[in-house]
Amino acid sequence: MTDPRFERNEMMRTDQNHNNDEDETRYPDGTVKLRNPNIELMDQDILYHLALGSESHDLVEMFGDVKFVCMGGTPKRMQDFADYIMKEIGYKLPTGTTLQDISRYSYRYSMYKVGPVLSISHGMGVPSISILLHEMIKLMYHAKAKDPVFIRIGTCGGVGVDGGTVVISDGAYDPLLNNYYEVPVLGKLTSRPAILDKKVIRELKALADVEDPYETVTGKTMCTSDFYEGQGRLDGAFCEYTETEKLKYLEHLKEFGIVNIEMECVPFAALTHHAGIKAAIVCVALLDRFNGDQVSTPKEVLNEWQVRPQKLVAKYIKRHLQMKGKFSLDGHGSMAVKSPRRFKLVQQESQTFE
Ligand SMILES: O=P(O)(O)O[C@@H]1C[C@H](O)[C@@H](CO)O1
Ligand SMILES: O=c1cc[nH]c(=O)[nH]1
Repeated sequence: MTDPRFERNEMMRTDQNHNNDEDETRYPDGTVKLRNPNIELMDQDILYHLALGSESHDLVEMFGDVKFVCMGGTPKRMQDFADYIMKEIGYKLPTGTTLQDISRYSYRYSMYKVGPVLSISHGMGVPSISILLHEMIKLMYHAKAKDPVFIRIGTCGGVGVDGGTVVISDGAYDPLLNNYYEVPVLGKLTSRPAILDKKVIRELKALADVEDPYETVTGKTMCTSDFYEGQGRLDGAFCEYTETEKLKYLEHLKEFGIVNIEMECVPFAALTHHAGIKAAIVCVALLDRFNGDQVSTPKEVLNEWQVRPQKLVAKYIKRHLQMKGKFSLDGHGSMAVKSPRRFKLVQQESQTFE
């Protein structure tokens, strides 16, 4: 017999499986169009959790040149990434200045801007990243940023992959192995497909160095709303299943193609896709969940592992700046074109991504 609660839920579901029509999410010049007609009618849009506003700040001047929005759980990781990408792309801050946390007065998220790169923390879990995504997508709209790419730089638990392995997600699944994001809106479940950009994934994979002393793999990622029971751990405050049941569950995930578990991929993939923004996720596994649950690797080793996704994403960013013939940046974020010969070479190299 059908469970009446299930029938009710089905009746109350709105599926948004439409293809992403570019007209709905892009202006002809590539700037981000919002799927919300209310915003342009508002006198001012306060991006409360970023401590920014469309009237209080000149968002076009501040963020109009953004091409890459990188997100990760912790403020420290994203500050480190900002410092790292600054060196990698040769960006120079104006003399006498240091990198500032642009969102420091929100006391929620930390955001750093290094020329065309934004590096911002998203906190832990679905609600935290979804609030940030709403505001970051609106920020890109207000700033008139053209074709920004969003990349999550994270950590995860491996499913059959060793600690230290870098995982590029090629699918985002919830714990019931659905690849859509379900969120109650006005009392109805709204369902949005969680889709990452295939081309960005391919490019990232192609940039992994075979000489690296660790593996970089692609695979499906599962998103949970809890670190302990939600991920089948035996070491939470509660546990009402056996180790055998846990291992059977992990085997089931592995057979489905899940290679890692984290807590943000589904809303990240779904909200970026709904906004017509290309997105990818690169995480480092902190352990293989078949071998345990506790994150017991020494801090120094974990710190080195966390740099691995950053290196790959930095390569991607550098490659794209080079493809545009833009890889010398001054403190104001303007980019100078290097020699035409170098530009030609880089263009040829980049064809391997097509
Ligand atoms: O980006 P991070 O490393 O924060 O992502 C994962 C998923 C959770 O937010 C958190 C749990 O430890 O790590
Ligand atoms: O096991 C892990 C490790 C990091 N993040 C998670 O969500 N799970």
